[in-house]
Amino acid sequence: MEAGVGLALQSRATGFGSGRRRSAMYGGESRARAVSLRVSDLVGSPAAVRARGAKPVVPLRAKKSSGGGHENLHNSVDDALLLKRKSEEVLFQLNGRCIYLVGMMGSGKSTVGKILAEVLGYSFFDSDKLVEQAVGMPSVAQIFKVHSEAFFRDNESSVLRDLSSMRRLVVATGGGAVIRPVNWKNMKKGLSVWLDVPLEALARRIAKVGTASRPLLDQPSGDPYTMAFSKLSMLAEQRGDAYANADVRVSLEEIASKLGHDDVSKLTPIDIALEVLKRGIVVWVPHKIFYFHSTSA
Ligand SMILES: Nc1ncnc2c1ncn2[C@@H]1O[C@H](COP(=O)(O)OP(=O)(O)OP(=O)(O)O)[C@@H](O)[C@H]1O
Ligand SMILES: O=C(O)C1=C[C@@H](O)[C@@H](O)[C@H](O)C1
Repeated sequence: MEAGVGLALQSRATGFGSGRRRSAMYGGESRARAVSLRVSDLVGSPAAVRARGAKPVVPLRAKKSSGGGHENLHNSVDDALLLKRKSEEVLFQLNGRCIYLVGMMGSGKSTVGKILAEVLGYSFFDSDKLVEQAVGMPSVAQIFKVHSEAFFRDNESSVLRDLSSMRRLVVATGGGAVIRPVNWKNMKKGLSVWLDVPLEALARRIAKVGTASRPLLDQPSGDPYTMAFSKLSMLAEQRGDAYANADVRVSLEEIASKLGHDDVSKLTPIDIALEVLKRGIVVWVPHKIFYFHSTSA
């Protein structure tokens, strides 16, 4: 039986991070190896946000006309209703299949993913958090430091493989998940969506929250914006078209221009979630219907 499939049947008692499991992964092992997720590991874990019945992750308020520093988090009731209506259309098309959000660090995969999960009645998972739990370490940064990037990537692939056998999930993938073809093989079982955000906006967001949790961007010194921008540019170059493998590209520049904004920072996470749903309906469905029919024969 596939590891992921067996999960739902296992008791919650054998939680993630149990001492036994951790020692099996670490204790005395000379060679680091990837571990498998079980559903029982996920249910109720902090990495999982049960969408149904959860508190709204983004406040829905009347749109402000101007001023304030946080108006970009507010959306109108109309937007909320539109989000709900579009999510119903997508739900029908998805038929339980998962959504995978890909994009560079800071592109909003978690923020937008939680909104999508909430409106779709899906569960939200952050694959970075699941790797931390699988490995039994508190942060990706520490996994990179104690083990290596390759060890992290092996576990990331293993997490994505396990998630791909489940249904009704929105997954915020790690920024580098796109570099391994095997991850695409698994993500292509659902709808993959690339949040394409200009590097300047990414660097601004990351500089604001700091780089400590993002080992590939962490720098001991220098101006945080400049350092983040230069590292992100390098990664974007290395990754080339890897993100473009996604079924759907959601470009913040395009949304901003459609909505008449001169800057992507004016977009709310709800604007972006709405675009994901709209494009998910239009772009993905005909292709996937063909894909699923042709591979299920
Ligand atoms: N539309 C938005 N406008 C402004 N800030 C945003 C927006 N979306 C996300 N952010 C902020 O950007 C930062 C990164 O967002 P988030 O954690 O959702 O990205 P991510 O793609 O999941 O990142 P990572 O892959 O590095 O974990 C957070 O501080 C978040 O609050
Ligand atoms: O872009 C990347 O390579 C990464 C992104 C983060 O989400 C983490 O997965 C990790 O820090 C690596």
